[in-house]
Amino acid sequence: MKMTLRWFGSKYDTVTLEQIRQIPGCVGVITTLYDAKPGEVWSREAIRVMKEEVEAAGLEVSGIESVNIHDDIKIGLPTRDKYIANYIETLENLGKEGIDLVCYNFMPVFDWTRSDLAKERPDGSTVLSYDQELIDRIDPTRMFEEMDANSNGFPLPGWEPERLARIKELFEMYKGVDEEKLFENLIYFLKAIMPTCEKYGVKMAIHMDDPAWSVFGLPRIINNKKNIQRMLDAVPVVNNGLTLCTGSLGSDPNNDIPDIIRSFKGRVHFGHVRNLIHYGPGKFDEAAHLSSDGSLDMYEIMKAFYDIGMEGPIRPDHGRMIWGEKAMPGYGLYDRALGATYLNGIWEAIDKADKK
Ligand SMILES: O=C(O)[C@@H](O)[C@@H](O)[C@H](O)[C@H](O)CO
Ligand SMILES: [Fe+2]
Repeated sequence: MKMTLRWFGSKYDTVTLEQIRQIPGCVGVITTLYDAKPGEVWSREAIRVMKEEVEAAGLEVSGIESVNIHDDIKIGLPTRDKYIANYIETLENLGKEGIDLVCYNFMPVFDWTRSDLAKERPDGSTVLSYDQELIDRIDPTRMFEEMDANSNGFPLPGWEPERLARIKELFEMYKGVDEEKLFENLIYFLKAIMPTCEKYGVKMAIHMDDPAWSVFGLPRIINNKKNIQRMLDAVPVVNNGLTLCTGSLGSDPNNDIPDIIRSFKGRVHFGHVRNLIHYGPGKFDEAAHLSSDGSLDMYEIMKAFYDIGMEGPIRPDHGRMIWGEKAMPGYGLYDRALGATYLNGIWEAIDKADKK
């Protein structure tokens, strides 16, 4: 396991590489070209500049999150082949620069969805939270404005304003795309890119759908053990793997996360580890990473990663906003640093107990 932190680049992040470097045990960042639009080719030059900046700070680029997928690929339009060719070029350029992990998601229209980006918890910290009842009252085409108004002025990952300005049109375009169709389109994409991934040693790691059920009638296909298994079996290549996100899978209490991690040994390339607290069906708050602050057992989760011999990066996922920090919701320094330290502590304890 390699402990890492997500970083959006010096132009966009309130957290600096120097700060990340001082988190004990943190060896790298998971980063991106935050201003690249879905469908664009990432030039080798831009990737190299990003890499050099990270390395100059004494860290490594442990992976990319995300190279986003153009909607035409998810919808399955004839133009998808052009965007897949661009994606392949980006993968080649990443591979040539020695970057071997790409996180992405295959959710229609919205990346993750929340009903509140700054819900106050009893200790005064604020967290992202989800309440299906509140979501049901929101007009999906106004969702972007709702999120944008609450993002502390930061552009939110996966919520590209240009794309979401066309949101009504996007919903129209996804009309014929049910779960089967979306699944087929994912497999079409994966089959097209896998030869390049194998050639350059790039591991693709699909992020779990968040939340793990259909929102606004949009299909969900990466949300439980059965569906994930189906996707891995359809393209049975090691480079076709997972970003095991505990907070996303854990939004549905029926998902047994340690069991899912163990079942997909060898295909889990990246871990997002965070905790949340369930209040009832379709209702949860994000919590501190500590097990007792939420509903997930973080020891059992880290033990499962340990038992599968996890070698890839793990990062604390969304942190709470604490100590007066102003940052992109979920992506401040303080609580994620606490999370990383806590997860490192669990790992050390598991490792020492194992070696006794
Ligand atoms: O919730 C988050 O902030 C992330 O885990 C996702 O946005 C994730 O980066 C994407 O789904 C991966 O493409
Ligand atoms: Fe995640």
